[in-house]
Amino acid sequence: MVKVCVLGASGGIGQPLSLLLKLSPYVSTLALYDINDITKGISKDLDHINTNSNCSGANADIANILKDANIVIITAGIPRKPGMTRDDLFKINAKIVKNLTIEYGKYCSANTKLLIISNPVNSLIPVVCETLKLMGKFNSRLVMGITMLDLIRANTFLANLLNENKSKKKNAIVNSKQYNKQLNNNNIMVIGGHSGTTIVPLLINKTLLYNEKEIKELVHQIQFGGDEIVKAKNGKGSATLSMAFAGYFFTNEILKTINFDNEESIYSNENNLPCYVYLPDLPNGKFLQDKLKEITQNSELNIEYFAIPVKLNRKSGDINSIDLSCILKNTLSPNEKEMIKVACEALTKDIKTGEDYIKNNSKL
Ligand SMILES: NC(=O)c1ccc[n+]([C@@H]2O[C@H](COP(=O)([O-])OP(=O)(O)OC[C@H]3O[C@@H](n4cnc5c(N)ncnc54)[C@H](O)[C@@H]3O)[C@@H](O)[C@H]2O)c1
Ligand SMILES: O=C(O)C[C@H](O)C(=O)O
Repeated sequence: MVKVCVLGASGGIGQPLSLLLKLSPYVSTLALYDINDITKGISKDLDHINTNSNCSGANADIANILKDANIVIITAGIPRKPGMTRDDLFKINAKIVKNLTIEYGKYCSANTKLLIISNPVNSLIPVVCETLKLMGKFNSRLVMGITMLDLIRANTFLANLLNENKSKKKNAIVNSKQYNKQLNNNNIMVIGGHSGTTIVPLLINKTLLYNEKEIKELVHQIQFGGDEIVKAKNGKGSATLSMAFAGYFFTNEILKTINFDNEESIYSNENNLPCYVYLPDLPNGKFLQDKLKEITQNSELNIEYFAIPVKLNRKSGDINSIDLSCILKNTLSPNEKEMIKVACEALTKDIKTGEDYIKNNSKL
């Protein structure tokens, strides 16, 4: 029996995410919460789908929604409009996410995973972690900021570019096959954070692209993919459908680990998935913090949160450890080192914004 809760379920992301979760064979109970009074209707609508899970939902009694949850996903919060940065969402979304985190802390068990989609991820995960620390409920193995959309975009854009080059017979790649868009951590990984230049794409397979200009354009497309959608939606929201897919994909990987007893269900995907996590307590976390000091040549740097692939525990779905192979086994190019430096400078400020918010709003 696996129960998944979506908080913010009636929104642009919440609805398609809930639909995808209703289709997952690993979910037995889907519980939806949103302040919008359509939530009960949305859950009834989903509950008519003849997959083997049950769906319920409400805009009240969050205690009952959260009871016995294995995974809680927060998508509640306002999205961007053109001209806004993700940081402009902080004031409103920090309050929403802090309050929902308090409910999670009150009503969830000591091993319920908490996945945060709401923006700005870079600052809101510190809000969540600091809130849970105040409640005495913090476990860094359970809290994951969802940066999965960056990796989904990276794989899509890289495959598009390689296929385009192949049709133009550009580059040294001699391969008759179309490049497919499936995740492949041996080709590209995205680390750092989730906004603009904190998004750091690393080209792991350095033989795929040789042209520096092309690499720069690809990096820019990945870093500012969100802005492209915000602009195209013209004031009516940001990415919702691709985010719902990314959130579902990530959640489903955790669900597969929880269902590890079912041999067939496990690890169709052997990749370790990135998310934005609190480093100091996690195995390899301190090592990564030191590595970031070395890469940025800044011995004073103290980065406590970073997006990096994690290895999940194959029984509980908790984070087991951080997978550093994309940094250790991959020779970072001078440009990649510079991107990490720029990202760490911005992340330092973003993390402080989240931590300061809880210092100044410590009432639970
Ligand atoms: N992590 C990522 O990669 C990523 C990608 C896309 C969007 N986002 C972020 O996700 C968030 C949601 O985006 P959206 O497009 O779904 O927005 P939306 O406005 O369509 O939906 C947000 C939902 O949250 C609900 N809500 C507000 N306050 C609430 C509360 N206190 N409790 C429960 N529900 C509450 C609203 O009623 C609404 O239904 C935004 O902050 C957006 O920036 C993150
Ligand atoms: O760009 C946004 O504001 C939404 C999201 O973070 C995205 O990357 O699409």
